[in-house]
Amino acid sequence: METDFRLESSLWVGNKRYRALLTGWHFQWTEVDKKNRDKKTISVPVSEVVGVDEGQVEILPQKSTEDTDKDFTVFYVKRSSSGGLHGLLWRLGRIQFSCPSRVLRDQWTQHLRTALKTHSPVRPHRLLVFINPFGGKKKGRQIYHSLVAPLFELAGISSHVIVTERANHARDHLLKKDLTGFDGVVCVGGDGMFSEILHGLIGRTQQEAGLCENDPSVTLQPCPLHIGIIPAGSTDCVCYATVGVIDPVTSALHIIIGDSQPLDVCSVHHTAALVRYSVSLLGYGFYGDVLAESEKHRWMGPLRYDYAGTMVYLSNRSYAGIVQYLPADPLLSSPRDKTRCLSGCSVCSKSTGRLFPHPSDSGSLYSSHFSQFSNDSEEGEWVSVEGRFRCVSLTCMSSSCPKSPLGLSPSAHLADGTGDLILVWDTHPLGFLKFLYRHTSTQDQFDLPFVEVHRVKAVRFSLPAGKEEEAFEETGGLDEEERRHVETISRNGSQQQLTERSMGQEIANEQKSATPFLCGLCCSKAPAASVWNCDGEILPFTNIISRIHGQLVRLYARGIEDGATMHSCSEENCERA
Ligand SMILES: Nc1ncnc2c1ncn2[C@@H]1O[C@H](COP(=O)(O)OP(=O)(O)OP(=O)(O)O)[C@@H](O)[C@H]1O
Ligand SMILES: CCCCCCCCCCCCC/C=C/[C@@H](O)[C@H](CO)NC(=O)CCCCC
Ligand SMILES: [Ca+2]
Repeated sequence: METDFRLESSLWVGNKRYRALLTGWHFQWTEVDKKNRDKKTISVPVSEVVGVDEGQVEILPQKSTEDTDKDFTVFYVKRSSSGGLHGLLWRLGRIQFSCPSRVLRDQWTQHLRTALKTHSPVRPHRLLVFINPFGGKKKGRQIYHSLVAPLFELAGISSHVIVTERANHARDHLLKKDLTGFDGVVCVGGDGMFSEILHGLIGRTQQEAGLCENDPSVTLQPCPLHIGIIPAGSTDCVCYATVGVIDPVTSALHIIIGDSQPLDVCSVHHTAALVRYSVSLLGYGFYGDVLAESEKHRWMGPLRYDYAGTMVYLSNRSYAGIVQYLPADPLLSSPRDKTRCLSGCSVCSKSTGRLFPHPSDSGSLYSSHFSQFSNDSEEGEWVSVEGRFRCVSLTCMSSSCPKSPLGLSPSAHLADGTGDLILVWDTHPLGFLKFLYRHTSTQDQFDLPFVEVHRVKAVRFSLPAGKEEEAFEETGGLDEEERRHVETISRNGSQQQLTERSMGQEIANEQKSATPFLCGLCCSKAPAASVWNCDGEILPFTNIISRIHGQLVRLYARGIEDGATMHSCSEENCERA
């Protein structure tokens, strides 16, 4: 929608003359030389203008304004390359214009502000911010107050900040407290904090909609509040996979301009109860074992994953299991189509209409009856495979992270309503090493004879008949408290679905005594069952049902911007010569 805005003037920046132009969706300024020839143009979409202020404004070391009556300052998003395979870093650009008169200055500031309101209707005004003071290098508070808060202030965003006092503080707040007036929730921390916000917001939304999260066949209500992630954890996979870089300023700017990235979420159920939600990794076998082993070595910090990965690799395990999956429509996309879900992804955009059809649209992919327990519906046929697996992984997104820049499934989509199921059948140790190693490069990890990948809508996993009890005995079984928990979640609604303690830690401790590592190398008996790693938390159940809920939440992000394909981007920013 082109609007009537058009303002063009000759302005000064320092001692250089510029032609400034505000048209439709863009604000641009072109340096003009003495012979009136155009030199360099910088063009900024109005949606990426952070703010406009009268006078000459500085924000560092703190905000100060020299109130000259013919000047105005524009703050905008300026891009620079992250230098890696991934997205672009965003920085705050600033330009100070001098006008020939105060009247013209006021005309510019008013037009720019009106354009901002018209073109950026989804910008947040009020945010609820949770800071985990113990996440990552324990710099959450410092990161927020020194890098993020000044930007929010500049953009006129008011925020209510809560420094968490315990695990699940943020989740519980979102489940129970008044959230009126907030446009979004921001977490300052890592994947664990994001997961708390995810559980709190999804739970709250379903409570208010009167929906039961325990039933995998229920179509859940998408969350109305956006989630912003300011990365300050030791693992920030969700941020990396949705923004492309792990950088607090970039994330803050995405929040400020109200970017909106829908995200698929996988619900994980055991019998008739919701266990957890996952976005990045639901993994059994290798990834479960790595998490369980790493929990015993938390003192090592992020290095614990490398240590645990090595130990688990050396233990050379595979696990028996039955995997059933409901394939997604192969005509829409494929996990091996070598595409990447980037900012503005057309596969995801097309999915929106399919996932949220007009009520009269009866050909909906997700009707309110998600008939996953039958084979005879429009949902398609379940496929069942049984055997021994090195790992079984389900991811709703690529799950790219610094360790694996293209991720677990490089062609997975953030918001297409499907997940990628990766089955790695038992193989010799070198084969499995090859599979793992390929995650660190651009080599295709699926191009191996013992690897399968399927784009799916739902997955069920169970141990082969007669194996389950044996497995629980070996992993220590469910203790009394866990049994009570299962009973509680079977009986009650959405609020009770989460454990009140760090189940992961306890299960890991149980495993510590029950599971000898390196047993594949030196011992006779390997455990019959692994554990599930659900976005970095260990699940207390082996037999699970999971379902992908398309675009259940929205993040303040826009997917990964590919510097190489962005036509208006150069190394320094979006300047066009
Ligand atoms: N005040 C707090 N005290 C203790 N734990 C907290 C607190 N606030 C949040 N947590 C918990 O800390 C866990 C880890 O936090 P976060 O994800 O921010 O950091 P991280 O360093 O990336 O995590 P990890 O230690 O798992 O690598 C989260 O699961 C969260 O529930
Ligand atoms: C020979 C070289 C081998 C290198 C292998 C690299 C494989 C990397 C794949 C990385 C996949 C990350 C998926 C995301 C998981 C997060 O939700 C979760 C919470 O932060 N992290 C872990 O569970 C942490 C557990 C990470 C397991 C590796
Ligand atoms: Ca997806």
